[in-house]
Amino acid sequence: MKIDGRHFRTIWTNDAGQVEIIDQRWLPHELRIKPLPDRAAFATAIRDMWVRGAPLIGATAAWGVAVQMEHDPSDASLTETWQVLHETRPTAINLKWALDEMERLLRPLPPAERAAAARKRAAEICDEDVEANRQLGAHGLAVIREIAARKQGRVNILTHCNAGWLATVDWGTATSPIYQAAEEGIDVHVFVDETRPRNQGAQLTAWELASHGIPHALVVDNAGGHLMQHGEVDMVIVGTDRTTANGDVCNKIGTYLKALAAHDNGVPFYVALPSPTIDWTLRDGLKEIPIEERTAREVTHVQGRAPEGHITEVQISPDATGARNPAFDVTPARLVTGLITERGICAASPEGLAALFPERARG
Ligand SMILES: CSC[C@@H](O)[C@@H](O)C(=O)COP(=O)(O)O
Repeated sequence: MKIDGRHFRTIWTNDAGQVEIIDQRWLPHELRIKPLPDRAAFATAIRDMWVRGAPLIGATAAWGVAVQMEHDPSDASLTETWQVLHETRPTAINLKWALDEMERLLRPLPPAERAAAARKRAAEICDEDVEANRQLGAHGLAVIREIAARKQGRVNILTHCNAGWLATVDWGTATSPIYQAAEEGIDVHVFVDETRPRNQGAQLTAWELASHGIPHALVVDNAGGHLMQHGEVDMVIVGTDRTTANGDVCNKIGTYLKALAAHDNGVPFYVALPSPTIDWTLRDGLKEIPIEERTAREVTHVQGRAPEGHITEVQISPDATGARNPAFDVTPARLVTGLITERGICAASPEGLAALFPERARG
């Protein structure tokens, strides 16, 4: 998507072949581009959330393997790289998906051929993510179009966290239908949950939408239920870090509460995802998906721009107060109206997913 009119992806290779990313820790106030020269830099970038969002974590890991193969293409290096990158963040299944893709391709090859093959596949994984998100956006657009026609007016969409282009290679998941609706001339307006503790909504989603001229309003995380009770939300669209084969949806902490409020108020609750986000091995999201626990500091402190212009962090709780920081929660399939994928929209159920992905459901 665009920054100041110039097209960007979130990860790319520069003229010298080096991988570069947008370092998202400084948005919306500063656009910083960072090269990732070696495996350690890739691991840090994922763990410390210079890049984040399930599809982008996967794409970054794929490039991490490719760069490491240029330094050392041995079997031992391939094994160690899978492990080092896999342990960076536990919840988004796209990370394991991408590492498994690279492993499956590279392991049978002679080491001398691995670097070139890895580079090619990492670039393909990025392109595939862009195309899947473009396609799922077209399917989600049909839902927005239908609401707009029925309502004969502005469509109000609530979203949580950042499932925008910054969370993917391009387009975003939850935002792809929104961008495509706006392009088509539909009057869309987005309620952006701030998404404590790291405020991906306030810092990233709001920035993206502002850059593309999409009308939006930032709301505190607790406002969604109230807005729904007063008929101000026509639909919810969120992304996901891992969706099970039975349609349970794991996403940023607080998503479950939005799904409950949507259910109670008859507001459609959609989840947009490219298929690498489906974990076909799991059936019970609540029991089986590992939930990342992040540092308490993300809860006790908040980052923002000081009046003097520099980015700073302030403490909001007493010194003696500790915190818990589960980063994701699971929304049971029964609360999900539909899963918007690159192959179409399906029910959040084993049957719904199997109908769209018969080759995977059989496995
Ligand atoms: C298209 S992104 C879907 C999810 O990855 C997104 O909603 C989310 O929860 C991101 O969490 P983050 O902790 O910022 O990586």
